[in-house]
Amino acid sequence: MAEAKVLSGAGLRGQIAGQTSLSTVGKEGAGLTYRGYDVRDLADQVQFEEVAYLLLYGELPNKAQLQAYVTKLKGQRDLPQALKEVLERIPANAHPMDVMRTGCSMLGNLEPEESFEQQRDKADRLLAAFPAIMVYWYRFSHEGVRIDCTTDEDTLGGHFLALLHGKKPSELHVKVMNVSLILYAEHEFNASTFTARVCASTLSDIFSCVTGAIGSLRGPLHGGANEAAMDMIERWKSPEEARAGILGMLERKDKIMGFGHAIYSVSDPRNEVIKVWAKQLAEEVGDTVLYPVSVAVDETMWEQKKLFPNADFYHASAYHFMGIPTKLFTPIFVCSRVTGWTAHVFEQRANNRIIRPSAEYVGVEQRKVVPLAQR
Ligand SMILES: CC(=O)SCCNC(=O)CCNC(=O)[C@H](O)C(C)(C)COP(=O)(O)OP(=O)(O)OC[C@H]1O[C@@H](n2cnc3c(N)ncnc32)[C@H](O)[C@@H]1OP(=O)(O)O
Ligand SMILES: O=C([O-])CC(=O)C(=O)O
Repeated sequence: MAEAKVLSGAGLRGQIAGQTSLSTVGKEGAGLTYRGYDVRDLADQVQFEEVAYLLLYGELPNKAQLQAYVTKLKGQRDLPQALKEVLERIPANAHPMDVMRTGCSMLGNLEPEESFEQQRDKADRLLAAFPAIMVYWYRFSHEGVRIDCTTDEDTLGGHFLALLHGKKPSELHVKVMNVSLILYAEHEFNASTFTARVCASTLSDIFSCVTGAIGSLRGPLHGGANEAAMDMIERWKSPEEARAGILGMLERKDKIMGFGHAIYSVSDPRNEVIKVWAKQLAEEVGDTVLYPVSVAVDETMWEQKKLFPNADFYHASAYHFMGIPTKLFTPIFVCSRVTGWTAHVFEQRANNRIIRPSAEYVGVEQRKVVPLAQR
């Protein structure tokens, strides 16, 4: 039995930086709940739009509320022409998270949040528009196609796949996207959410909060790990090669992307869910390499370091099996986490004091300025 994780030291680890009623992370071992619901039950039983509603409006919707919410989101998927023109100017070799950041910021110029009373509508608008922001840029810059940003798909995951592949997605793929978006929706005071809350605490607008959060999510120690994990596992052609590769990386003290967690000590509850779907997708596409390689990495990491896969690791192969380009992995995280970020912005605004911690000064003692000519 692994010991409980020591939550202290650098990185503000273990320090209570505020209150939330949105989620609990790692309480009593390995759990994750959204407003009291186990994330595994949500992933099993509801659709992502219900989770978005739960986070943004406070309770799971009833049938009529869900229908109205889905209709609202579907009606807000298209992008203003000025935003499409900006996206067309971003080069194909740009980082897609930079595209998301610019897309969010530009939307904030075109449709600004003029008062906090608009916060829910602005959150819904971002949620509805992000798949098109990502895919409009991707397909224009990579395929020279100007896509129609609207689809008939009811779910955000189905809508994203339809925009990306230009055809109706399979039921299985819609289901997996739904599960994935639920798993990524909310996670307490992670780095990107904390960024959003710091920004909100200055009474800034919601687009600034989300734009900043995207910048924090971009890094490989946070959301960027799903992409980095994919780059790593596709290098290996067999479980044996993967095992040898991991041993070499550990020897060199490399970080293995998609493993470990700042809060969880023995497992990430989201991993067991997405791992099952990654396996099912592997069977669907007849994969005999990537999934076995992923399992070999997983087993070697536990055996060598007692480190476990976090939410990102099996997302890499799951997305790959659905034909999603690796560079779009982290932007999908944005499409989901925007619910958690904006719900935290509402919460911060409802009980706000500017977030302003203190620093321990470790610089030189006070001294006199030497005139330029004498330096
Ligand atoms: C959805 C998400 O954002 S989940 C996180 C996604 N990020 C990743 O997958 C990146 C890889 N993982 C990591 O870098 C880290 O595990 C983090 C950033 C997630 C957490 O960082 P920390 O809380 O500082 O890690 P922690 O204190 O548990 O590290 C303990 C030891 O394990 C090592 N370790 C932790 N994760 C890894 C890893 N993935 N690979 C190799 N070694 C690791 C650390 O280097 C540290 O070793 P040391 O004591 O010799 O310095
Ligand atoms: O909580 C964290 O530090 C990172 C994480 O897993 C998430 O944001 O989903």
